Amino acid sequence: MEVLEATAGTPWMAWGAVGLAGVVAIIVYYAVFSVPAEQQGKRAVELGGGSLGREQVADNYKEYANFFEKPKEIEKTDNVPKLVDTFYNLVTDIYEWGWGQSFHFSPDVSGKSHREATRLHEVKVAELLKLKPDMKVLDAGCGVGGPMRAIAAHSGSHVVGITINDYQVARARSHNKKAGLDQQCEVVCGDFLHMPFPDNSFDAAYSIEATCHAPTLSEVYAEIYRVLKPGQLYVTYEWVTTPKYRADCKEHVEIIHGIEIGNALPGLRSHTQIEDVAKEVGFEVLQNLDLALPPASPWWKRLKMGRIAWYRNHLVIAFLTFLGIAPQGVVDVHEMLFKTAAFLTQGGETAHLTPVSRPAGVSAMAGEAVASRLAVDRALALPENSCWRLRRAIFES
Ligand SMILES: C=C(CC[C@@H](C)[C@H]1CC[C@H]2C3=CC[C@H]4[C@H](C)[C@@H](O)CC[C@]4(C)[C@H]3CC[C@]12C)C(C)C
Ligand SMILES: C[S@@+](CC[C@H](N)C(=O)[O-])C[C@H]1O[C@@H](n2cnc3c(N)ncnc32)[C@H](O)[C@@H]1O
Repeated sequence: MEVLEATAGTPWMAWGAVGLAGVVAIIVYYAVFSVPAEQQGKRAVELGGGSLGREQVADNYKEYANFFEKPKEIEKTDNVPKLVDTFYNLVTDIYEWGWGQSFHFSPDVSGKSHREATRLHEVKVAELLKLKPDMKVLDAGCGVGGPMRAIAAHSGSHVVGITINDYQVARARSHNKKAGLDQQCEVVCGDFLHMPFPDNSFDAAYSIEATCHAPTLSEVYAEIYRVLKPGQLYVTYEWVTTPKYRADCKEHVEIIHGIEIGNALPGLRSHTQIEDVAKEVGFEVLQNLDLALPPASPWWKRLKMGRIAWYRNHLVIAFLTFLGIAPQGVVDVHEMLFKTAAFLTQGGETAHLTPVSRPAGVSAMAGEAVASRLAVDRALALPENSCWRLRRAIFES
């Protein structure tokens, strides 16, 4: 009797095992080979080290991490562009794979996908700059060009992007071509602290979550000011700490430090510093908005929702490294990003739990401009995701 039952069960067990193996194979295939529509970027099997050779990834990661072990290194401003270049060799593929072609945050928009919310955030720049088809626009720190393509397509303007990382230049050019926007979008490899463009050569300029990498903000703002025509507009999305950040609070310092390490930041600035520097180099501040303030949904929501996917990604990368498909060192880079995602979420959530906002203050500025400071003060906010609209002064010295 027992023998009969065992033999009768065997085919079912065999079919079950085959079914299970099939499901596992589909999951592995999906995780390793497919490109989610959201991202339209890299596949896991293509993850590499940017312009670095496979064998250089692990050493470059160690070098990168060492910078933050020795605080004096990061303070040497000359070292920073090289550090940022190394960082983007290490993370560009992972960003494209796990986030898409736009390397920035945006407020979550109810009823819209991440991709749509990202586009809205980018198109907002075109609108703030009042872009028109005949205008030449600078994108300072353009990444692989997600924002550039959205802005060029929306406005019809000609966008010139600059990035310090030559791997990103190649990726951006290839994406531009595929999107049929290579006539409208140009990409240059260079340092935004010393741009290879003549004075007064752009009708508008923007930077999206990029100038936070500059060792000194005044240098990059002054350089953007130099290449912008007098009276023209510059919009920047900045990462800054809010008024509630306390340098004497251990928890705050740890969060900010975690954010700096995982994002190649030479030191986050406060929102007041940004305004002071902008004015110092000659801009009139037209508008300053904290884009994380309610009713906007939190910018870190996407990071938080993605947590399970990031764990899955970690397993996929570990598996591919074990097989020798992904270079050694990619696992460490991914782990660093994983940790920074936690710090970013923590910073955002702390602020979210105790929201207090101050009403808008409006003050008259020199010349014809009126600076409207719209509610910049949130409760605990670390960091703030803000938008600044600046105008190059019309009066030259
Ligand atoms: C402006 C900057 C970059 C902002 C964001 C685009 C990136 C900040 C943190 C990044 C990520 C964190 C977790 C990664 C995850 C573990 C991985 O599996 C998939 C990619 C991540 C989601 C990655 C994507 C980009 C970020 C959100 C800085 C540099 C000034
Ligand atoms: C977080 S990414 C943002 C990219 C792009 N703005 C976007 O939103 O997709 C920051 C960008 O700034 C660029 N960057 C940082 N420091 C730079 C420098 N000194 N010169 C030129 N580009 C720089 C990086 O190479 C990267 O492309």
